[in-house]
Order: sequence, then C-alpha cells, then structure tokens
Amino acid sequence: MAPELVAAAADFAKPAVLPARAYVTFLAGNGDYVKGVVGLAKGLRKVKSAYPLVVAVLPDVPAEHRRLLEDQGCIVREIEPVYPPENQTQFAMAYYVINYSKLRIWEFVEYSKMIYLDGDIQVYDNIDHLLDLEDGYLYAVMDCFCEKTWAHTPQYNIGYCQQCPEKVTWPPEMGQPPALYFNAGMFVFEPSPVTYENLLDTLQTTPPTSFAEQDLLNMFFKDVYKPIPNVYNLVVAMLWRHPENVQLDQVKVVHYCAAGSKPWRYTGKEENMQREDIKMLVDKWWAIYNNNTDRVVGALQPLIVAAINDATAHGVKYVAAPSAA
Ligand SMILES: O=c1ccn([C@@H]2O[C@H](COP(=O)(O)OP(=O)(O)O)[C@@H](O)[C@H]2O)c(=O)[nH]1
Ligand SMILES: OC[C@H]1O[C@H](O[C@@H]2[C@@H](O)[C@H](O)[C@@H](O)[C@H](O)[C@@H]2O)[C@H](O)[C@@H](O)[C@H]1O
Ligand SMILES: [Mn+2]
Repeated sequence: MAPELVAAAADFAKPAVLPARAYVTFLAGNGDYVKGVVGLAKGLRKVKSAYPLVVAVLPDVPAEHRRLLEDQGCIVREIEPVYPPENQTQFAMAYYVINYSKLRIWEFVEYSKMIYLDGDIQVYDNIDHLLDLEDGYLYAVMDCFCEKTWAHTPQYNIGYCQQCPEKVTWPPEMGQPPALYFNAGMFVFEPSPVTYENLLDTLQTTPPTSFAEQDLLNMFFKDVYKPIPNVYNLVVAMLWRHPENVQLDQVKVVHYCAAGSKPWRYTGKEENMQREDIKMLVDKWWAIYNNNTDRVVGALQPLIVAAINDATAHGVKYVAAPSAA
C-alpha cells in the first residue's frame, strides 16, 4: 500500500483521545422508533460529531433492530426496564410509562458527560460544544405548556406559558408561578451512581404524574437545571404556539414530538401537519434518513479497497470473511 495511504490508514485507525463522552438515546419495543434512532445516528455523523451514539435498549428490542443500529456505528447497551410505583395515573400518553426506563442512563458511568436525545429528535448542526458546559448542572430547553397534552394543568387553563410569561402573568392568588420546566427529550447531564440511586429512590416515593419521567426529572433537578436556547431542542409545537421565539434558520436540533409529526409515521392529516415549515422539517429528516453514502463502512471503504488492491499486488489472496460476504 502506498506509504501515504498507510499513514492515512494508521491515522484513521488511531483512536482519537477524547474524554469519555457520548450522545445517548433510548429505544423500546420492536416498532418503528428504530427508524428515529437510525436517523439520529446518521444526523450526528452528518454534522461530524466527535462522539459516539450510545443506544440504551430495552430487552424487547429485537436483534435485527440492534444490528441496524450497530451497522450505523451505534454502541448498543441493553438496560432493564424501570417502572414507577403502582399508580392510577392517567399519563398524557399511555405509553409514557416506558419512558421511566430512560433513567438508566445515569448508570452509564464510563462516560463523564453525555447528551441525551429522544429517538424522535434530529441534529442538524454540530452541538458537541454543549459537552464543554460547566459540570454540576443539567442543561435543557424550556418546554411549552400550550398543547392539549397540558390541558390537565393550571397553567394551561389560565393560558400561562413560560415561553411568554409576560403575555398572561401568573396571578398572585395562585401562589408561585411554576418553576422553569424543561422538555426531557434533550438534556446535557453527568452519569453518576449516586445520582442514579437517589433518582430511583425518589421515583419509588413520588406519585407518578402525566408527563412521567419528564415530571420526575424536572422535580429532581429543579435546583441545578439551567435553561439553554430553544435552538438546541425545537419542540415543533413552538412553531405555532410561540413563532416569535423561533428563528428556524438558527435551529440546530428539532424535536418531532407534536402529534403527527414523527417523520417516519407522517401522514399530514393531524392538526398543524400541513404547515409548510412542518413539511420542510419532515422532508429534511427523510433526506438524512435516506442517505446511505456516508455510512461508517463508507468512510472506511477507500482504505479497505486500497488495502485489498495492495495485498493482491503483492500476491496475497484476499478472502472475504463469511460474515462480510
Ligand atoms: O414505543 C416507543 C416509545 C418511546 N420510545 C423512546 O422514548 C422516547 C420518548 O418518547 P416520545 O419521543 O414518543 O415522547 P414525546 O417526546 O413525543 O412526548 C422516544 O423518542 C424514543 O426514544 C421508544 O423507543 N419506543
Ligand atoms: O414521557 C414524557 C415525555 O414528555 C415530553 O414530551 C411531551 C412534552 O414535550 C410536552 O410539552 C408536549 O406537549 C408533548 O407533545 C410531548 O409529547 C418529552 O418530549 C418526552 O421525551 C417524554 O419525556
Ligand atoms: Mn420525543
């Protein structure tokens, strides 16, 4: 192999010495959320993130889905489910009960700092710099209280939202306004066994509420939560609820959490789903999902081909390993 290729191959193979940091997402079930995670893995690669994507999978995620994720360069980690205490709670979405299993990521102590991203999120600009934020805090974007999913709350019923606290001010007779509340689809955090134990203890003694683990996380991290700009987790409902707070061309991360907005299930039939900005964001997601040119293998391809050609030129016969056939 030409000397410059040997150097390139050696350089490529040299493990980048980076602090143990990573992105992490969560996958449950054998359904279509795996498409969301594959899209996320491709998106992080497209923005040239320097860190791997760890996928915390529940035991019910099938081997075939795990292989799809490994093919995308993901680190697949099986976790045991986490259930809330017996309860009669009506979760905002019935399936939210499985989202408590997200809490297992605090056990990933081989990483000093991680960015959690839901599988229905896409990253359109590099956000690695968030991992350099000061330790000791949980960083996340403030949520919006205006969707029907909040209809059970006092803030929704008086039309109060933290995204526009001056529009409808919190009436003194209702006591303190709600503490700043983050969307738990994206946050920067530090895995820690102590935090994990305290979190699980708190879970067992806290009556579950409609937004499941998101409510628990907001309560638990209330004193160390630091808001970061909406560009790091655009909850798409912001487009019609608070357009004055959104500059779409500045947005780095999009969270497809409004009803009907999951790109891989998009039909355009639900409310707000015929908006031009929603259709553009769904198309943008598909453009990344459908792109197979820059897969991990793709990056190695030229080096592998050169190595084979060089070996052949020196009379070494290359026999593909059965699994690679
Ligand atoms: O059947 C499911 C439901 C949820 N999730 C994971 O749990 C996250 C939180 O659920 P979701 O994003 O649907 O909640 P939303 O942000 O829409 O309220 C998803 O992004 C997935 O990563 C999953 O893997 N399978
Ligand atoms: O299990 C509770 C979930 O709560 C959050 O989703 C909600 C929240 O964003 C509301 O504000 C929206 O109105 C709603 O549509 C949306 O589903 C997180 O995105 C998700 O990761 C998860 O924690
Ligand atoms: Mn989500």
